[in-house]
Amino acid sequence: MSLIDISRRLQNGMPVWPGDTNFSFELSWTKEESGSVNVGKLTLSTHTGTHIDAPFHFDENGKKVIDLDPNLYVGEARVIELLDVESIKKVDLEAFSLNGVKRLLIKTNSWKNDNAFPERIPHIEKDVAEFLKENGIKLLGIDVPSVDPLDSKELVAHHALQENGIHILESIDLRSVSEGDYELIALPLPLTDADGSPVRAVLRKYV
Ligand SMILES: Nc1ccccc1C(=O)C[C@H](N)C(=O)O
Ligand SMILES: [Zn+2]
Ligand SMILES: [Zn+2]
Repeated sequence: MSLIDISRRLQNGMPVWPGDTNFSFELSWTKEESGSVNVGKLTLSTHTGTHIDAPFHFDENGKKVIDLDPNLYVGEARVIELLDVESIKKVDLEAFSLNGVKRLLIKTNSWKNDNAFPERIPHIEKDVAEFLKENGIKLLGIDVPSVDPLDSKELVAHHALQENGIHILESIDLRSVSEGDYELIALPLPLTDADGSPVRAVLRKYV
């Protein structure tokens, strides 16, 4: 089965978290200059486009990207739809059967404009983390740039998820994906000290 790309494009001018480093790709050597090759140079925030958060992002003593088990980011995942909701609550998730689901990807379709950072996003309510843990979920993916409100300083959902052993995948693009079970591949880079990492996230439909 072919892969469905659920990653956001990394390109100059792409939307980033307000105030964060802009994404930039440029050639530091052109083929003409070097006589042999083009060589690119990247400048980007660790939270650019589709990415994972390491606990060190919001916890001084939290794990860094290199400490995260790659198995979290490869394997069975269920996609569910909660379209255009204000927030995501335990009661919303209780409507779905999540038995045996290790990775849950929530499609809200609330980020509609690729060219602009969203002004409001649905956030994860505090009661969700414990419910996900009870269901055995280890990874939560969402199609918006944060699991907390954009202006949150306390990052209640980030901390609650971490306390319940649930890892975070943000800004996936599920617009072309329907509800169901897939194989997810969304491996972070082997960044030794980082608080997050961009990922190329893809799904493969089970047949
Ligand atoms: N890039 C940032 C710059 C400054 C302040 C927050 C961010 C974030 O990305 C936070 C977001 N809650 C996140 O989990 O990725
Ligand atoms: Zn992030
Ligand atoms: Zn986050």
